[in-house]
Amino acid sequence: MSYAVKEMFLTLQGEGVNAGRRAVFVRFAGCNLWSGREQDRATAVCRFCDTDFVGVDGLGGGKFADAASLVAAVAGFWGEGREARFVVLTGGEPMLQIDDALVEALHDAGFRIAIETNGTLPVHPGIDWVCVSPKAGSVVVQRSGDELKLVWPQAGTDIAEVESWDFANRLLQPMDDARGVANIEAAIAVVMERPQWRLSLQTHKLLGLR
Ligand SMILES: C[S@@+](CC[C@H](N)C(=O)[O-])C[C@H]1O[C@@H](n2cnc3c(N)ncnc32)[C@H](O)[C@@H]1O
Ligand SMILES: Nc1nc2[nH]cc(C(=O)O)c2c(=O)[nH]1
Ligand code: SF4
Ligand SMILES: [Mg+2]
Repeated sequence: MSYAVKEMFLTLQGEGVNAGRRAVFVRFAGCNLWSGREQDRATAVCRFCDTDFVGVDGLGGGKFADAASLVAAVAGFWGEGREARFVVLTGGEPMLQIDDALVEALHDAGFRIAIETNGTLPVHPGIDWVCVSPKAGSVVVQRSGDELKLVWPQAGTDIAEVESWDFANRLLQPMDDARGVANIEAAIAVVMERPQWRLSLQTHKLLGLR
């Protein structure tokens, strides 16, 4: 299979339990909860997305003919050394494109594989770190994993229901929108009420990293 990748870059994971970890990010093009076009945002299932995932024209992006060529690019961004190789597959919605061949080729190259997914598709069983970020109004089928990262506040989310899912870590991530610090305060208030949850900040934005 071929893969459509918006962009690829080496940075620190900015969010969640792995925040601060050196990682190659692969941002797949396309999502099943929003077209990515601004004129469709108001009617999309997911309306708060902070990311451009349309097309393959970003830095390090492109159309990759097969898993081998995509993994060669990932390894090129990582550079020398096989110690602690870590790749984050995101998007857009990465589960629209991830397949056996890609997971196998990344593992053969020595990478631990993390995913950032909206959970509407079952995650590939070979993935080593599963982060699910549920979206109100969607049906989440992937209800287990390493990390549940709920963007907050989200009208229409029943936090008690989401809390019952089988995740090793539960994080609330303040929504980055015009409400600014009010969303951070709202997330902190929930964490103070429900200690099963922790705060996740988008540290790459605070630091000016990609
Ligand atoms: C751009 S999404 C791509 C992966 C996948 N489609 C998903 O939604 O999990 C990556 C992460 O950014 C989060 N995110 C997107 N827009 C955000 C915003 N405005 N504020 C905070 N987090 C946001 C998502 O919930 C997800 O955890
Ligand atoms: N540094 C950095 N960390 C991230 N964690 C999740 C991201 C994403 O967009 O999926 C992201 C991102 O875009 N950049
Ligand atoms: S599901 Fe993820 S990529 Fe898709 S629009 Fe929402 S935040 Fe963006
Ligand atoms: Mg991001």
